[in-house]
Amino acid sequence: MMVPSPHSLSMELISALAYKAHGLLDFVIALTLSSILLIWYYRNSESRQKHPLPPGPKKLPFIGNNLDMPRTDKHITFARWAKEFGSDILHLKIAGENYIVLNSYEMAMDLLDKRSGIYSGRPHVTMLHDLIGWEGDLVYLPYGNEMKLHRKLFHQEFHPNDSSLYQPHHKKALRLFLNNLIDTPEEWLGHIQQMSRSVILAIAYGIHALPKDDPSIAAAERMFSVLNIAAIPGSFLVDIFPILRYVPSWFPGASFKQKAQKWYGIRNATITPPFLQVKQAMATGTAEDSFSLRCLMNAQSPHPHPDKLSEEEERIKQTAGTLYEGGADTGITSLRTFILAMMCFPNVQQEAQEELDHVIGREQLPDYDVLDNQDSLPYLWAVIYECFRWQPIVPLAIPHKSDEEDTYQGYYIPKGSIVVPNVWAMLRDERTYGPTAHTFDPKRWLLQIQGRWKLNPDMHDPLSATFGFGRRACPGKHMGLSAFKMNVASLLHSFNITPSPGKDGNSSPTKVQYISGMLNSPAPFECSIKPRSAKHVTLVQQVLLED
Ligand code: HEM
Repeated sequence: MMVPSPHSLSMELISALAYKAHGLLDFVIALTLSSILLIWYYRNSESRQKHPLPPGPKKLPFIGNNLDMPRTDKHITFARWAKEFGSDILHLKIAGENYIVLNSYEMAMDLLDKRSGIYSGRPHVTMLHDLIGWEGDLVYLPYGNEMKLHRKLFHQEFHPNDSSLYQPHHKKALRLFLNNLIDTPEEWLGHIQQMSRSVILAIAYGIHALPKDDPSIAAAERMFSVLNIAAIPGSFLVDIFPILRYVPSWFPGASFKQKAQKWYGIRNATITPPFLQVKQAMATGTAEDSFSLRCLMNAQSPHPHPDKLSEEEERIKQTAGTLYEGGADTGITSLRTFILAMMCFPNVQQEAQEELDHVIGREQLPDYDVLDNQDSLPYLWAVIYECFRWQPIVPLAIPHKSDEEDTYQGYYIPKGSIVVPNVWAMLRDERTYGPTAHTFDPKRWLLQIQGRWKLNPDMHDPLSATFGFGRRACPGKHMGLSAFKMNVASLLHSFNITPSPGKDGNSSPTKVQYISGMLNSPAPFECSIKPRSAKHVTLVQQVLLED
C-alpha cells in the first residue's frame, strides 16, 4: 500500500482549502498550515537517512521532545536516560533542533576532540541572543576566524608557562582573603566572592576593587547572574518555542519578555566603561598592568581618540568582557564545593592537613611552585581531583554545535545538531569509578606504596572533562586550576572547616544539595572556618604586611 508523504498531503490540503476558500484569509491559513507541515517534514527528513538517529525518548509529532526536556538538573536526567536507553549517545528533538547528548568521556573525545573540525560551533539561544541582545562573547561565537582571534588573545595572556599576569593579583587577593577570614569568619562567603571578583577585575582591567560594595563587582555579578540563567538552551520556554518571542510582554505567562526587557544590552553596558577607563588611563600613562592594557599595547590599529574604539580594540574589549563576566564564578563555585566537602568529610581534611604540615610546615604559607609538584603533595592533588569529579562546576560544559552532518557508531548526526557533553555523567560513571562513583573519596586517585601516597598513573585525571573539549576547551584552565589549588592549600594549611554549631551548640548533619544553572552550585549552607592555631594567625597576618 502506498503511504502518502507529508509533502503530497500538504499539497492536497492546500488545494482542498483553496477550493473551499471564501476569501484570502482562508487561503493564507491553508498556506501557513501546509508550510508548517512541510517544514516539519523536511526538518525530520533525517529519518530518511541510511543511518538511524541515536536513541532517545519518544518524539511526539510537531513538538518532538519539547515536553521531556527537564528545566533543572538536566545532567541527572540525561544520565538516567542513558541507562534507560542503554546508550551513551542520545538524540532529542527540541523546537525542531536536534540535540545530541554524550554521556561518556570516550564519545566526547571521539567527536568534540578528534573530530573538532566539525564539532566546534556554538548554538544560538533565542532568549540570550535575540531577546537579551548578548553579543560579542567568545563563549558563544560561532566557530571561525573571529572566535580564533578572541581565543588567541586569551592564550597570549593565560599561557601555562606565563603566569605573570594573574599570579601577582591572585596572591595579593588571597592574602587579604585569609586575613578577612580571621577577622570576620562568619562572612566567609562574602570574602570568597570579594576575592574571586576583585582578582578578575584587577586582571581584566587593572582596577582595584573597594573592600566592600564595589560597583564594578556588583555589575559583574548582575551580568553573570543573567548569563547563568539564560545561557543553557531550553531554560526559557521561548528557547523551545522561538515563535513565543513575538508575544507581547503583557500576555499572561510572558514574564520572560519582561525579564528580557530588563536585561537587554546588559553585557555591553557592563563591559564598556571599565575598558574605556583603561584606554583613557593608557593615554595619560597611568594604566596598571592588566589583560586589557597588554592587549591594547600590542594593538596594530588603535583608534586615535581615547573614547573611541577601532575594530581591533572592540575585539579586545569583548575578550576582556568575557573574562570579567565569567572568570570569577567558576572560582567561587569550586571553592564552595571544596568547603562543603571538607565539612562533610572531616577525615579527608585532617589527612590533607597532615600532608601539608609535613611538606610545607607551619612556618610558611603554601606557594604556587610547591603545589605544582604532584609527587610531594599527592593527597592534596587527590582532593582537588575529587572536588572537580564529585561536583563538576559546569556539568554540561557549554553545548557545541556540529557544522556538518556526520555518522558515529552507526548513528546519523545531522548538521546543526546541538551537542551536549554530559560532564557530570562522565565523572560519575560507575564503569570507571566503580560502585562508589557517587561518593567523595580522594583515595580513588591514589596508590599506597611503602606507607606513602602516590597518584595512581592508571587513573585518568578529571581535568580533561572538567574544562571541556577540543577547540572550545576552556582557555582559562591554567589560571582556574592554579587559583583553586592555592586557595584550597592555603585554607587547609591555616584553617579548620567544620559545620556551624546551631543555637544549642550542636551542629546538625550537613545536607549536600546543589542548584543547577549553567554552573552546578551548592545550595546556601552554613559553616565555621577558624584558624588552626595562634601560630597560624600570626603567619597569615605577617604575610599580609609583606605586600
Ligand atoms: C575551575 C574553573 C573553571 C572551569 C571548571 C571551567 C570550565 C569550562 C568549560 C567546561 C568550558 C566549556 C568548554 C567546551 O565548550 O567544551 C569553558 C569555556 C570557557 N572558559 Fe572556563 N572554566 C573555568 C575557569 C575559567 C576562567 C578562570 C576563565 C577566564 C580566565 C575561563 C574562560 C572560559 C572561556 C572564555 C570559555 C569559552 C571558550 C570558547 O567558547 O571557545 N574559564 N570553561
